Amino acid sequence: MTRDEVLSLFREAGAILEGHFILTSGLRSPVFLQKARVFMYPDKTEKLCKALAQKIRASNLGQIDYIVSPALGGLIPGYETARHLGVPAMWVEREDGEFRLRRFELPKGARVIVVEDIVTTGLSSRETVTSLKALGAEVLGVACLIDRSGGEADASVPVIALAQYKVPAYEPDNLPPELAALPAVKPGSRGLV
Ligand SMILES: O=P(O)(O)OC[C@H]1O[C@H](OP(=O)(O)OP(=O)(O)O)[C@H](O)[C@@H]1O
Ligand SMILES: O=C(O)c1cc(=O)[nH]c(=O)[nH]1
Ligand SMILES: [Mg+2]
Repeated sequence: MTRDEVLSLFREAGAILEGHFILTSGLRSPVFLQKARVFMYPDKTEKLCKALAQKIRASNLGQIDYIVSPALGGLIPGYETARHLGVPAMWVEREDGEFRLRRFELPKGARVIVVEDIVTTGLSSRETVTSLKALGAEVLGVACLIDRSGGEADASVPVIALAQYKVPAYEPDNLPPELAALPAVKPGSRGLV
């Protein structure tokens, strides 16, 4: 699947929002990819995650035992990508602000791919990788549908992105005036759970 095909699916779903957004990293951006509007559609989600599964397989990372995703955004693409890889899917969720594998047992040495929806700075991916390594997992990489960083995000392990889509993001004290003029909204779940 090409980058344009991925972005067309997001566009068709009305998932590319414009305004003033507070990202999970604290950065501000005039564009927000509201992935939930894509994941409403099982056919679109299947196309994207089938292609992501193929890209993961083509990366030759060896045996994959589990997919693990960070809640909330990673849940649906994690499950659907795992379905195409033929492996089980688990998730980490926040407890006292930290990602934890609250509902599952992960065998020590399990070979894991983290599936994210969107990567911006890689912060959420790194937090997920850290929580899994602390349980003794071998984390082979992070796979995501869209990497907004242009390949610069640091996930602490290799990142496999179905599409790159470089979008500006600014420190809150260094906003362009046209962005500062708009009311800021925070669509993600960090800080809520
Ligand atoms: O690479 P990063 O800078 O960490 O940004 C990307 C993260 O931001 C979003 O999650 P968010 O915490 O907004 O909550 P959500 O998963 O509930 O949407 C998205 O799902 C990624 O997990
Ligand atoms: O960086 C983020 O928090 C983020 C950006 C984006 O476009 N979509 C999203 O769900 N989160
Ligand atoms: Mg998330």
